[in-house]
Amino acid sequence: MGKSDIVHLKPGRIEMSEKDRPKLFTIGPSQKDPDDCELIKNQTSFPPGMELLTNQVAGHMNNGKTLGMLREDGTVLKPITKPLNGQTEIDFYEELEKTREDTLLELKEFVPKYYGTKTITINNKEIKCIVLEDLTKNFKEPCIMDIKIGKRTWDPLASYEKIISEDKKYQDTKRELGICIPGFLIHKISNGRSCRYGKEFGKKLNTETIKEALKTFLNADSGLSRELLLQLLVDLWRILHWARRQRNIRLFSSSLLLIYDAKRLKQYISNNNVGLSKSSSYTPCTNTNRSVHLYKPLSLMKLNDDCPCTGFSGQFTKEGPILKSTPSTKLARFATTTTTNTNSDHPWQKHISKLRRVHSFQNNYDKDLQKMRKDYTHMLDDLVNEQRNEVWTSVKMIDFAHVFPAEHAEVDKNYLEGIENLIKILESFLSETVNT
Ligand SMILES: Nc1ncnc2c1ncn2[C@@H]1O[C@H](COP(=O)(O)OP(=O)(O)OP(=O)(O)O)[C@@H](O)[C@H]1O
Ligand SMILES: O=P(O)(O)O[C@@H]1[C@@H](O)[C@H](OP(=O)(O)O)[C@@H](OP(=O)(O)O)[C@@H](O)[C@H]1OP(=O)(O)O
Repeated sequence: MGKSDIVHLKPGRIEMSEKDRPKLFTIGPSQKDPDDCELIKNQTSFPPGMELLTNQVAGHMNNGKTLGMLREDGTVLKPITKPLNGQTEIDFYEELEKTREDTLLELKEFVPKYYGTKTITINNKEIKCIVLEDLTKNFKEPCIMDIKIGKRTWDPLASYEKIISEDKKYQDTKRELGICIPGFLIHKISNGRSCRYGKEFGKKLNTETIKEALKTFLNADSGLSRELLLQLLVDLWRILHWARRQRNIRLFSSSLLLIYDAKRLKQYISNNNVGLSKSSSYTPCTNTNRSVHLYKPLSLMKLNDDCPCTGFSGQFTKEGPILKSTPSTKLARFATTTTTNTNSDHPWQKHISKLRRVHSFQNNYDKDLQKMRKDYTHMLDDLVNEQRNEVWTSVKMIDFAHVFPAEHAEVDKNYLEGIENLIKILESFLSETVNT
């Protein structure tokens, strides 16, 4: 039995057998617990065609103790390090394969494609892996950020020690915003270098510096790109829309993986001054001092019941998402003002049509955002006219090792709050691009 599968209600050990563990889906036979396995040797020889996923940004890494993610032929292999967590994740993906429930069917769109499991032999050790679509495979210079969602990152079976250790980590951003950044990787457009930011960096962020970290990820020192922000927001709004309605599951310690292609952003910057503007408030991400306050276990704090409002209303119409409306600031729909789509099956065109729909909203944004509407019209027209042949961003939900059934068919407020706050930050960046 792995560490995290032991329930401690208070210091002292209460062990729980697999059959007692409340499960979302049936859990199959468990593997040998690799916690006591000998270290993965440094000179690992991988099966032919398999290599380490060098652009992995967070999670269990290849560090001599655990193996880390592997890559093979357009897929990634996620080694199972803790049997029950691994089985929970397998069961989650298997359930999605066979579900007929509407919100679970919809969820399939937001997660990597699942290709079953595979047992590989490394250094004479058999390791069971989950095989998933490699979300980075179509990107030339992928910038990747892992954003963990939720104030609470421990599941209902977590030990007392696990609760304390999870609650202490990334305290400022998790408690205030319900998000944290365990890692990201960027290809810096301004100097051509690649930079990695790991857990230690993420753990020092606070509510202000996390915004700078997000801007660093967005290559904002070369100009905050409205196109990039919009593409990411379109996917985030759709996930938010799902999270506001789904009442099947609770996601603990699950992440969003944001990816975009720095190469395409570079091209966009050099080809197109429209839609790109320097962020007036951007400062390089150097200040990571956290604000000091007394440690108080989150379990004793009340999760914020107030819904932090993004501009998105949570409703979709045939034309797309509707933003919050007030009578005085309703915007006319302008879906019909964009150029005719010539190839609706094309991935880029699909994305564009999503963008168009997003902009056929009524909203309650202030004057700045009303002005933005005009800018977007031009930008979206440009994008459609350019007939781009691929989308260069992706937002997917990953890491379902701690998924649990919803309680009393309630919305997962913990997840919802995190994603709403992330969206609010990115929406605020969008408005920073308006007047510059
Ligand atoms: N489908 C995927 N395609 C590409 N990269 C992926 C994919 N899934 C995961 N990754 C990479 O691997 C990292 C870790 O993934 P994941 O969170 O699933 O692992 P984990 O070991 O369970 O993490 P944790 O330690 O937080 O539980 C991600 O941050 C990302 O860089
Ligand atoms: O302690 P860290 O370095 O912050 O990372 C933890 C850690 O990888 C932990 O695994 P384990 O030490 O309990 O085996 C992960 O727990 P789960 O496997 O149960 O999800 C945590 O998710 C990691 O935390 P994070 O990635 O947020 O830093």
